[in-house]
Amino acid sequence: MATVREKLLHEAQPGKLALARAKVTVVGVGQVGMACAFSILQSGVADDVTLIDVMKDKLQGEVLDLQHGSLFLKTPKIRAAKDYSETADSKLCIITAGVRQREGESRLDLVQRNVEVFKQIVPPLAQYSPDAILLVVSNPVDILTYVAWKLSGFPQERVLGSGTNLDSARFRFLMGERLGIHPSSVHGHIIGEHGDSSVAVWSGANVAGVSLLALNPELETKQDSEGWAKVHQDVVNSAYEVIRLKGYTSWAIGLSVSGLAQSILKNLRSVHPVSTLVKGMHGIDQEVFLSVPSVLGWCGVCGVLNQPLKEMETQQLLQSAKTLWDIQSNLAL
Ligand SMILES: NC(=O)C1=CN([C@@H]2O[C@H](COP(=O)(O)OP(=O)(O)OC[C@H]3O[C@@H](n4cnc5c(N)ncnc54)[C@H](O)[C@@H]3O)[C@@H](O)[C@H]2O)C=CC1
Ligand SMILES: CC(=O)C(=O)O
Repeated sequence: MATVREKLLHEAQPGKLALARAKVTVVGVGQVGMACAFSILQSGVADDVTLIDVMKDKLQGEVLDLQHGSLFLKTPKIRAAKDYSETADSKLCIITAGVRQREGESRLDLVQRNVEVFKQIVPPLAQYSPDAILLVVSNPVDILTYVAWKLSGFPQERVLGSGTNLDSARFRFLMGERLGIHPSSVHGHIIGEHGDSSVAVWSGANVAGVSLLALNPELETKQDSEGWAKVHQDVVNSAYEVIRLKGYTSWAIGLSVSGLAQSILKNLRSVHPVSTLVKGMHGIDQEVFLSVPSVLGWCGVCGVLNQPLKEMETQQLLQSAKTLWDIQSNLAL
């Protein structure tokens, strides 16, 4: 007896399962994982979004809720993975699982707890999707990107951290507010550690190529009567402020990760400050991951820009590298 489906539809290739071409796995369905998943779904860049978490009911509930919105989305497969075999053949795996900061805690305070979480996550992800790109979001993101690189055995270009892509978005928003210009037209990069020791590259801050530093040579100094240096301080304080007010940060990181996913899955080769292995750059001789402007595409980090830095900026970067390396060398991996 033919089913309704069989009566309705003459399938060209009956029984043949189509393989996803742009499958994205998101590990962790907490505040950050769901904001990432939702932003990626809204962008329509993936044809399969698979979510996985140790909290099975929460996972099932989140996936059902998203599936009920399928009418308004362009992603044919949204699913909850019961185990890592269901994440197989992902093109991009985004790791958002782990603990987050409580009020007053720094990102670096989370390290050992989240290393233990990564030991459960990265090996099976790498086993089932050996050609995937791993994008780390959990904190402290730079150190956990190093951990994911070590645990996966993947080549360095296929393991990156969301890094200061978010800090740079905050920087551009805050400069834009002062100038009355949309952030997309205000350019500038925060590099280095995603966190307290990030570096603002004021020499590159511009609108339509007009350098802000040329307009105000005191921009980054204490002598500046307009207090532009406070913009970077506000970037550093952003997460602490949002966590104080609502308990966690989610929307901006979700949108920023979706931007990275689009650059990678569509091979856009657009430039983002993301956390990548920086050994050999700017005089850094430790195996650390820090954010520098990187070209993203199908290979993951397809290239890194040679960004000229001032002596003070280089010194700040070297100090961040040392801080991270001191922590990394004491990790039990
Ligand atoms: N890189 C960045 O710019 C940002 C990073 N974060 C970081 O993202 C991480 C997640 O934050 P939230 O989503 O707010 O936390 P959350 O507590 O809301 O969610 C964490 C999720 O991870 C899951 N999880 C824990 N262990 C797991 C395991 N072994 N396997 C699979 N899932 C597991 C939990 O069940 C939970 O659903 C934190 O480390 C936070 O600091 C947050 C915002 C921005
Ligand atoms: C929590 C965090 O890392 C952020 O929002 O920047």
